[in-house]
Amino acid sequence: MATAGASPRSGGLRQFHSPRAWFLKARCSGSFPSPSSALRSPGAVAAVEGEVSDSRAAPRRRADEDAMALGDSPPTAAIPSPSFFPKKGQTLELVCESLAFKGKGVCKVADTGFVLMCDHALPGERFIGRISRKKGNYAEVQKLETLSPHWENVEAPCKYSSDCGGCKTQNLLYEAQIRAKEQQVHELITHVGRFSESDSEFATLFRPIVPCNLHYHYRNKMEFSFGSQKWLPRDQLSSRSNPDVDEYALGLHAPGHFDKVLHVEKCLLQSEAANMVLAVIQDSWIDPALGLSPYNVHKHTGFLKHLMLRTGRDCVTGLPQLMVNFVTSSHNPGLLAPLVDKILDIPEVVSIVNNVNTSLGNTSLGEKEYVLYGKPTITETLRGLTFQISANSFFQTNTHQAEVLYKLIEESAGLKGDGSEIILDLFCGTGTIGLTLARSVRHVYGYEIVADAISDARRNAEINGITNATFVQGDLNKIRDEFGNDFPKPDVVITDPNRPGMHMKLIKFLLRLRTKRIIYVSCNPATCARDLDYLCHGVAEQNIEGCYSLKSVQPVDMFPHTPHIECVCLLELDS
Ligand SMILES: C[S@@+](CC[C@H](N)C(=O)[O-])C[C@H]1O[C@@H](n2cnc3c(N)ncnc32)[C@H](O)[C@@H]1O
Repeated sequence: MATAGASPRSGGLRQFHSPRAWFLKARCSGSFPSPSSALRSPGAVAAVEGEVSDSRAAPRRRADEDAMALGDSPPTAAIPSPSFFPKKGQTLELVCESLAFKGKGVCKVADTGFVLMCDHALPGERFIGRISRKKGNYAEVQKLETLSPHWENVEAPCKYSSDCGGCKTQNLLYEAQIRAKEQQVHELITHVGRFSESDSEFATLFRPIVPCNLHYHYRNKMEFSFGSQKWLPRDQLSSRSNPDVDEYALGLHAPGHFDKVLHVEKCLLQSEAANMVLAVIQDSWIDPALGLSPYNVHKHTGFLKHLMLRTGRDCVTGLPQLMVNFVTSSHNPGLLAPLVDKILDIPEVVSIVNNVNTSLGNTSLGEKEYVLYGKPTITETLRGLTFQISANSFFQTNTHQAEVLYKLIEESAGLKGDGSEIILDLFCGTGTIGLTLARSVRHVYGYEIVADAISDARRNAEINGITNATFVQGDLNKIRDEFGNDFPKPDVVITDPNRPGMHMKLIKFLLRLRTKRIIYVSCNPATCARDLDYLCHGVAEQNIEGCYSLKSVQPVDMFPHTPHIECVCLLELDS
């Protein structure tokens, strides 16, 4: 096993030419001139329904997941004439038909089929949009004005929802949100994964999405930024007293602006206790008498970088516990003391820490951590186990729905419960999935790239008296042929990669391994569908056959109002 080195965000190095079912469904009304018939030709339809290909010969890393979902090469079978493409800056009247990745609304140019993606457009909404960016075989549109609202319109309870970029669908009825998510998974599994709807088993293997019962206050961690430039939505720009003077802000980064912060007094996704802390800090930090300044990402001056709020639970009383983490550019506890004094009045606060990050970048990880009050950790319970969470450790962000997710994983694992089985927990993070299953099995082996997460996993095992779990740090994108010699053949593999999905090396390992059962937990249905295709149908370009059958696909909504979708998929070895 190679040791860590690559960024955990880097991933499978394959090119995506994903199909786009919404190409066939979405429509647009409007003023687009001279529609070309290019995409009406059978060849063009074939091009938009392209296939997933392995580009190991020309590997490339993709950060833009919109492009991944849509494919970023122009259609090859019938390349439309340049006049086919809408021009940058062109204004169109559009109707949004469905939602795609990152919650972007999908529209289609009348008669041509050309796809337009628009942030904050929701199904059924008729609006005026301006082409802001062309991206291969689709273009991005900026919404200028809503002409008539979307179907299933509700009033968004949060006043920042249309600006902060987090809750993109807060003004869409929750039932419609989850329907859209379910539809996205369905389309990706059929088109990218190449699982046929006409297959008699398909109807039973595709399960309805599990909704989240908590629609608000479900996030146990929020990270706010201090900024020297307050970002104001277009319609409030005139209210700025002096447009030449920057104003300080504490809130969330305006979408697409690393240097501008939308001032936020309250976030409905975090706990009430966390909102109380945020309110107290908002009331105090701007007071000039305190001498506090936000970090300026351009000039690299200023002290306060981020405010991270984590909510856990006292394992005995079940009452909320709060950790407040100030991320600063230098160590100066005297400057933070007045803020600490004020938030100590909030009884839920049990831990106040200061992470010092002297780098020029804007990350929240500290090079050094100082405890300013109480303990360096808070606790949380999940599936009957206790977890200690430090400022920088990973923990499922929606504890309530993580219970639901882990139960589904346990059910899919179908363990005998007689302590005979071996579990391989790939991308194990702080070991939570493996540890919740450890009591029923002989041994759990967990692999993860982040060294601190591995230390947390080992500590979590100890706290819970679990001795049959081994956690190893390493990069699963760089496994060698010997990977697998360090643990007995697993009966069940759980794989929970981050958004880029699994690297081809890991896919090949799983195809060689021929384990009885794989549970693929995914936060990105596009890469999940691609990997399921490889595991079940093989890698044609490399003459490798698939050896697993897809038994179930279970979408789970972990994050209401956001575009994120989680899935639990069960694969079994072909008999
Ligand atoms: C979606 S999280 C899953 C965490 C864990 N299974 C859980 O439920 O809490 C994905 C994990 O994969 C890790 N990771 C990302 N890239 C990796 C790589 N190349 N090799 C090993 N682990 C990686 C991340 O650090 C992260 O902890």
